[in-house]
Amino acid sequence: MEYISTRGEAPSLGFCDALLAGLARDGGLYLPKTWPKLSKKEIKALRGRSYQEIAFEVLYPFIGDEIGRDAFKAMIEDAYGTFRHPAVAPLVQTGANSFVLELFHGTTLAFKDVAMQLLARLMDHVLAERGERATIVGATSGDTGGAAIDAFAGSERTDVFIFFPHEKVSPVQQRQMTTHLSDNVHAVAVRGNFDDCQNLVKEMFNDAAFRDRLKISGVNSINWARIMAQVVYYFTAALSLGAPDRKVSFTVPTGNFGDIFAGYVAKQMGLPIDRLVIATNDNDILARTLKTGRYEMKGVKATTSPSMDIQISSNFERLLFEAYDRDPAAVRSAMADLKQSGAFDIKESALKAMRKNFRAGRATEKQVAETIREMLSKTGYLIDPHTACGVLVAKKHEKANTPMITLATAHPAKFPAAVKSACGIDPELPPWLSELMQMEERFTVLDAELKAVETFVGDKARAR
Ligand SMILES: Cc1ncc(COP(=O)(O)O)c(C=O)c1O
Ligand SMILES: N[C@@H](CCOP(=O)(O)O)C(=O)O
Repeated sequence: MEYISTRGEAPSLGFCDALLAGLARDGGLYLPKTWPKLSKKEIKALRGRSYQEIAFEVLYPFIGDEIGRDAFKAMIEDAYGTFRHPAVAPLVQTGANSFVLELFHGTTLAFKDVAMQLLARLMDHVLAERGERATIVGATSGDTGGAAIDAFAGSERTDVFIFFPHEKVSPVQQRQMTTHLSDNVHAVAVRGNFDDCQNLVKEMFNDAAFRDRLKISGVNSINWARIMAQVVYYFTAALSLGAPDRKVSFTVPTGNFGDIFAGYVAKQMGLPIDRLVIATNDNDILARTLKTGRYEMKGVKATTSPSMDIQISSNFERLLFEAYDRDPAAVRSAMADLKQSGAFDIKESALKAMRKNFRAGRATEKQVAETIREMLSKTGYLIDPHTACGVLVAKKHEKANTPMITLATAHPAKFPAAVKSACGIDPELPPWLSELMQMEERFTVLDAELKAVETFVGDKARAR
């Protein structure tokens, strides 16, 4: 499989090189040159099979023969062996035609574990085969960081630096990043917001000398392998509700557009998905864009779903590339406008292509709290604020006879204050995290300045 950049000015790469590259050298994002397809018959044959078996069949076409089948199967078994639910991502029915896909049974209680556990094993495998080390830099609004630190802690071949917005993540999220003792992981609180953290990470990638010296790699969803691993649960969920003989719809709480883009990929591969619904919180840049055709930054507001407090939505670039019929010049021009003026306009034909695949809606803070309360009183099921954004928006896009699946992206215990204030229940952390809030923290606070950040990383990283 060949991977190309959305900006068309970086060399195309094979899977393993794209995996280690993270961001393309022209600032773009890698994606496959063509979408691998599964026929209806092939999809049907996945029915009744385990998450791990489906993962192999869905993901191996993206890897080609760069990694042996048995080695990849072993990575999948190992990665999903860390999950606390035998189904990995179970479906829960919450209404006549409504379902919630629980993606929080991994070690750090958010959907990020699904991809990160596999990504860590893939990277270690490729680095070991090549006898190399890497310096991983990542930005987080709360969940990617914990998942990455957990998945890579103790890895012999990587040093991991995670940048999170100082005082803007939940206490549980922060401690999942700051209480690890492994020498190869570093949590850094940045005086700024998530977009500042993400910009710093992209600037480190774009500093060619720094990137080459420290062998910089990334674990955010700019890395194609993150998106790829997230495609699997669209298949498992749809299959258990009758696909490919029946269409299903998905609503996805969205920030960086990675998770929902994985749904788009599943659809390109042949999974019969009817609606893909983007759910945002008050930071509704994606919902506004779909409505108006103008992507326009207006500042970020802190909400009870902090992981979605994002306005530079990285993977929207992958969608732009697709919507412009894979014209990299159109993507370059949009990204240049965004950098220069904080906005860009989408051509009518591209907007039409986007609207064909996606719908969108927003949940206000008041609606998020009401949705948590209502779900609990009607079904006895407790949801976190991110999932609540999804559940609220899903309701507006449900269609008779088509199951609507909302992705439950985090466990309610990650956001106890918001959940308690909404419904009075203080969700408990699972037993393996029961000591988390008493453990000693270890992190560094830095200004949102490239020089300070590069100096910090340069002093601590061991890859040369
Ligand atoms: C709990 C939770 N829900 C939803 C999202 C949004 O996912 P994405 O950024 O892939 O759109 C995130 C962070 O990314 C998250 O941590
Ligand atoms: N919400 C994310 C933000 C980073 O997203 P990613 O999917 O690009 O890693 C988080 O929780 O960190």
